[in-house]
Amino acid sequence: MMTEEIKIFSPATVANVACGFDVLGFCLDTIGDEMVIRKTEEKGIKITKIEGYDLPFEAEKNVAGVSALAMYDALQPDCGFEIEIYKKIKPGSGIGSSSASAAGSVFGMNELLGRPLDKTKLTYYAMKGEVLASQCEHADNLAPAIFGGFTLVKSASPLQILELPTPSDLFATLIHPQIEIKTSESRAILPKEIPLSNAITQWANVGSLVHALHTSDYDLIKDALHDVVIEPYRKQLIPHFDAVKTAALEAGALGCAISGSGPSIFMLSKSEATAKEVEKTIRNVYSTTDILFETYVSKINTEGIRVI
Ligand SMILES: Nc1ncnc2c1ncn2[C@@H]1O[C@H](COP(=O)(O)OP(=O)(O)OP(=O)(O)O)[C@@H](O)[C@H]1O
Ligand SMILES: N[C@@H](CCO)C(=O)O
Repeated sequence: MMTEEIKIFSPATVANVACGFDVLGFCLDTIGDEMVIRKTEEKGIKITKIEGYDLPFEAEKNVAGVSALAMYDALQPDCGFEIEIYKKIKPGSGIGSSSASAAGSVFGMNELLGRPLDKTKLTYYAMKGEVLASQCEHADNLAPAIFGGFTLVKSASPLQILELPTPSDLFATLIHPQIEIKTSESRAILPKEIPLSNAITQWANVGSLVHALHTSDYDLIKDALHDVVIEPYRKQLIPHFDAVKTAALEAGALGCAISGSGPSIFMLSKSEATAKEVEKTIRNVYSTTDILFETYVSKINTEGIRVI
């Protein structure tokens, strides 16, 4: 019996980054799932353990299993794999819970097989799992989970991912109200068409943010972190969104927007001290309500998913 196994940390991620719906994302450091991937003599993919949240064990119904099966069918290795999921990221959180699982299984299998695939190919197979959760193929959580740092999905088909630089003083603050918003549902409320004037503002912001990351221009990051296309629709799903945003900006955050499809809200700040001050302020907003919530401060994880 083979006993090869590895344990990995599969990070939470922030998709969209305000202006870059479905294309921009960044990787978090202090929040993520753990997974164990094990080679077996018996062929096929089995999910043998799930802790933390109630998720399906059938490989075809769990994003970790679906992405693993897609990669397995393509590579046809002469072994099988068992997957254990220690889920810390609540499903439907807006910080890439499904992506962490989809990325984790393919990353772990690739390590155990001697790394036959590059990161873009891993993202490609992980996308097959992500479809199960959100009912569409997008890689804006998967790319930062697998590559680390900030990423831009230049094209989903054929898949092309650009790695963007991470200014060293940038820190993220997050608030996660403990309500569930399914990605599929928060996509369904979006308009199919947008006014040209909003499109112009939005693509100017995406270009500016990418330039600002390359030049570590924090003032330009602040100018670019706006979302005139998606936020007006989705913020209605998130209690006290406007109050959190106002408080975060007053406390010194460079910007504040919905993380992925919500309900989590993220802020970026220049320095860990400011990010912590922002955390204190937004906790005050939610403390006056009866909604349970968690907050986090994290540096940007430039390594991405890793063996632990
Ligand atoms: N391994 C898994 N981890 C998380 N969710 C899973 C998993 N397998 C299946 N799912 C299903 O996927 C859905 C959650 O995915 P969804 O994309 O809505 O949330 P999310 O990943 O937290 O959000 P976002 O992509 O906006 O950050 C739930 O219905 C959940 O049951
Ligand atoms: N870009 C996606 C991320 C959520 O998975 C969305 O906002 O719907």
